[in-house]
Amino acid sequence: MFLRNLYRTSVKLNIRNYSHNNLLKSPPKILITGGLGQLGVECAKYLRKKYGRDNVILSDIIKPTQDIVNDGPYIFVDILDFKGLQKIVVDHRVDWLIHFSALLSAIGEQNVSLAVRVNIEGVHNVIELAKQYNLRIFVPSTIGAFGPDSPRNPTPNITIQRPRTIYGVSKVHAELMGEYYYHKFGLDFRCLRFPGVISSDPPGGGTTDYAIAIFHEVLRKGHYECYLKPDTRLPMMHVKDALRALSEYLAVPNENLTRRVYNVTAMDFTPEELTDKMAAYLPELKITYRPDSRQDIADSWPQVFDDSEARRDWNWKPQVDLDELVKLMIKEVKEKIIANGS
Ligand SMILES: NC(=O)c1ccc[n+]([C@@H]2O[C@H](COP(=O)([O-])OP(=O)(O)OC[C@H]3O[C@@H](n4cnc5c(N)ncnc54)[C@H](O)[C@@H]3O)[C@@H](O)[C@H]2O)c1
Ligand SMILES: C[C@@H](O)[C@H](N)C(=O)O
Repeated sequence: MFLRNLYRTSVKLNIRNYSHNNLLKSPPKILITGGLGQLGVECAKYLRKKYGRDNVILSDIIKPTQDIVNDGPYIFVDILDFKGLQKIVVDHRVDWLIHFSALLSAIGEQNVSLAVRVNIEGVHNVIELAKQYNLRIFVPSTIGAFGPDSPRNPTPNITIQRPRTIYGVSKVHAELMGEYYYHKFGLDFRCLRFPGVISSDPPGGGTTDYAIAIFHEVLRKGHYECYLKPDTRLPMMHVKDALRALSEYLAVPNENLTRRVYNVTAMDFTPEELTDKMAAYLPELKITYRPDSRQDIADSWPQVFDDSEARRDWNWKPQVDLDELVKLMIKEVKEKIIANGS
């Protein structure tokens, strides 16, 4: 009896939300979890311009700055609190969920049990939530979802994965859970595998962070000690392209998609190649190299990422190349340093 009622409610919910999501006349109401990290804050700014300030709700477990509070709705919610998440979705009539809560690759290796909880249990919660309320759900994956057995140059959309970090393992799990829920329940799961995303905001503890830290350190002190070897090639993307990819992909009609998980990228470079480009603006810069445990992670990741399937299916095309990225980062990091007074 209970099961029959549950089934009826779920069918009713699905029918109501199916038509709701497919005939949306007003902008979607979007919830971003883990929203105070490197991507979330910028993502909220980007989507608020497109869908309206109050239609994008940021959430996280950290105390927001006054600027964040002034910019639009912010709600505390722990990704491990399923009921808390349910309440937000119901109270705010959420349509789309963007799930950013995670421990990144380097920090995840330092706290594996927390990474398992946040990255794996957190994904279980949001996927189940999205199924229950028929939300369109975006979960980012990463170049870190590949491992030493994967072809590295280039790394195609479908290939051997078998990552060696808990971060990578949790991302493969997220990709497979999302695809399973899509096939089994028709969940509108969408996932992009991002390369290292570069912005002037502080990164969350990843392996690609050097490509952000180098700008901050060189502009402040003239010197940077890099934890990767000079010839370590990794795929990268400026945050402008990452958010445009996310926003464009979320808006693509389901019938145009041949996959739920797509590689996207914009460029690839080594620390040495990045430094050479920076030297054109900052000829005095000094870079030294002292590889640490992040080198092993980088050595297991793609060097060149093949995003031809995203280009084919929904016309993905990056706009920011390495020259433009260096120009943008020098300008943006300088502005941040001046604004923060240090
Ligand atoms: N930044 C990149 O280069 C990059 C590349 C590929 C994929 N991604 C993915 O994009 C997403 C966002 O990345 P980011 O760089 O903004 O990460 P980040 O580390 O800067 O932000 C993650 C956020 O998750 C929050 N969080 C941690 N535990 C939580 C919990 N229990 N409940 C709720 N929130 C919690 C943190 O407070 C933080 O604000 C992640 O899933 C990451 O794997 C990022
Ligand atoms: C690549 C990405 O997933 C993240 N910046 C990390 O290095 O962990």
